[in-house]
Amino acid sequence: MTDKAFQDFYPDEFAHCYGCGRLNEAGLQIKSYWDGEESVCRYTPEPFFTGGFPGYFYGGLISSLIDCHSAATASAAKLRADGFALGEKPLSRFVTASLKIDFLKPTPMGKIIDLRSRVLEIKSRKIIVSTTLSAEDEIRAKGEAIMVQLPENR
Ligand SMILES: CCCCCCCCCCCC(=O)SCCNC(=O)CCNC(=O)[C@H](O)C(C)(C)COP(=O)(O)OP(=O)(O)OC[C@H]1O[C@@H](n2cnc3c(N)ncnc32)[C@H](O)[C@@H]1OP(=O)(O)O
Repeated sequence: MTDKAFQDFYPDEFAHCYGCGRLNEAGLQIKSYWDGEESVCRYTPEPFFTGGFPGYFYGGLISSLIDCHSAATASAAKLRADGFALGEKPLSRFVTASLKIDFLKPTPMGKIIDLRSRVLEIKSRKIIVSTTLSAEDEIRAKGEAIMVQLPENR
């Protein structure tokens, strides 16, 4: 067992992403964890991430959170499917081939954002991840991401 996040196990060369890289000091540095079959990530928007009108969260950042949490979930799911626990070997890096976002309701600022992902399919290097983004116990956005594992030699 570990209380470290998925992103803490990215190899250094893959740890500079604006959304999820632990080595990017100006980045969001999101953290994702298993909660049974789901993965979870909690994040509170900085006040300057305002969207189209005051009091609501910027949709581009909503997409980024879903994207990066999905990528981390794919990496952790691949490790688990291969029979390893977090920390037993470095995570493989998955990149986004496709990302579809549905914005269902406005997302308020100043509230904890709760992201939850499930793996829909694992097929060789491709993993499909479904994610909900909630605030104040209501789903505000949904995403479906197709993540592809980078070949080891890239
Ligand atoms: C050391 C430093 C390294 C550095 C490398 C760093 C790369 C940039 C990473 C930046 C991190 C991000 O910001 S990620 C967000 C931005 N994303 C990117 O920049 C990724 C750019 N795209 C790519 O590099 C490439 O297109 C890949 C790796 C995603 C896929 O190319 P590939 O490796 O040739 O894979 P390919 O065989 O074509 O596809 C594998 C499976 O995925 C499916 N697939 C592929 N693309 C799609 C798609 N758009 N929509 C649906 N499905 C797709 C295929 O049908 C296939 O499924 P099946 O037939 O098997 O069922």
